[in-house]
Amino acid sequence: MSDLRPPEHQVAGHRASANKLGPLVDGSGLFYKPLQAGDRGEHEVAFYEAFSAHAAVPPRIRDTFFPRFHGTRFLPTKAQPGEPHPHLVLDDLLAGLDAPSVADIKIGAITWPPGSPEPYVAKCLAKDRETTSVLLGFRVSGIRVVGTGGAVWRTERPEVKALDTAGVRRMLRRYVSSVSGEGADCALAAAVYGGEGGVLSQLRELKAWFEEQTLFHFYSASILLGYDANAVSATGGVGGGVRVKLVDFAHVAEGDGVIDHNFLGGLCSLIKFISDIVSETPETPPLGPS
Ligand SMILES: O=P(O)(O)O[C@@H]1[C@@H](OP(=O)(O)O)[C@H](OP(=O)(O)O)[C@H](O)[C@H](OP(=O)(O)O)[C@H]1OP(=O)(O)O
Ligand SMILES: Nc1ncnc2c1ncn2[C@@H]1O[C@H](COP(=O)(O)OP(=O)(O)O)[C@@H](O)[C@H]1O
Repeated sequence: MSDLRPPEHQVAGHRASANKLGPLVDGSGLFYKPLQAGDRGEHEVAFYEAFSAHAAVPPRIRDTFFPRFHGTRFLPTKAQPGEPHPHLVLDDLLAGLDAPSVADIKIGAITWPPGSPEPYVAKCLAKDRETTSVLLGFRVSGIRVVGTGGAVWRTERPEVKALDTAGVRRMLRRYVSSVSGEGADCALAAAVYGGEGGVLSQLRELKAWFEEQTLFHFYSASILLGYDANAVSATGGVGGGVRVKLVDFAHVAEGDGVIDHNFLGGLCSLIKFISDIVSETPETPPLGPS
């Protein structure tokens, strides 16, 4: 427990600091997310409890695309000395990856659940319009790429907030590029995005579920992509697999028998962007960073 620290690979969301709560890890394979203020934290716990036990959620979907939920735990934090704070205990989705390249993509043209207070709706709508959410049905919230020689390239908040359509395409290309700096050779596109078990095939499996499921509406949730940049082989495979997961359930609403067209639309749009990158990229054997 003394080893608690902010995750090195966090790419978006609230970050832990001397005066702010944020997620923590301790190297045990678990990820601790502080319960957020107001009813949000309790809402996220309630989602995980309902989702984990729901008989209508296919086990394959739950196990493949969602972090496992291990209950809640009070933990000490730097932001609130002497006042342990409750945290969701989740699987660390990047555990076991030597050099995680990570992308957080917030799905949906609308990021607030029905019934939200007007000031919150206004705040979210402004962000959805300023970013690509309204136009594309998703926005890139943050990316971290480990390149040749282990150099880490990552986005800064103001930069991702200002991305337009071309910028989003550039980021999705950069995520599968092995060069350092701003360039994008897409050398890893076939291995990470394409092929059996790649991002595209997983997103299509997730989409098939979203075409059916009417249990939950995932407002403001993100798709988290992860792969080990040190494990992309010359034959095109990725050791440890490519991870495609959903995170951030503070704004999930009841589905009430209606499909989540907001999430589904964004997912289709993301699939199209990624499949365009794969088809435009010649299948050259990737060289992982060394
Ligand atoms: O608190 P803020 O204003 O920094 O906004 C958070 C966003 O940071 P931003 O400044 O847009 O990069 C933050 O955005 P990122 O995840 O960093 O893209 C989230 O949208 C967060 O919402 P929630 O945790 O999903 O409810 C946002 O929190 P809420 O708007 O839900 O409070
Ligand atoms: N279970 C997890 N395992 C590993 N990293 C995670 C996990 N959940 C979230 N993250 C990381 O933390 C970031 C913020 O998580 P999120 O749940 O969206 O928090 P917030 O509600 O503050 O936006 C994500 O972009 C990702 O980098």
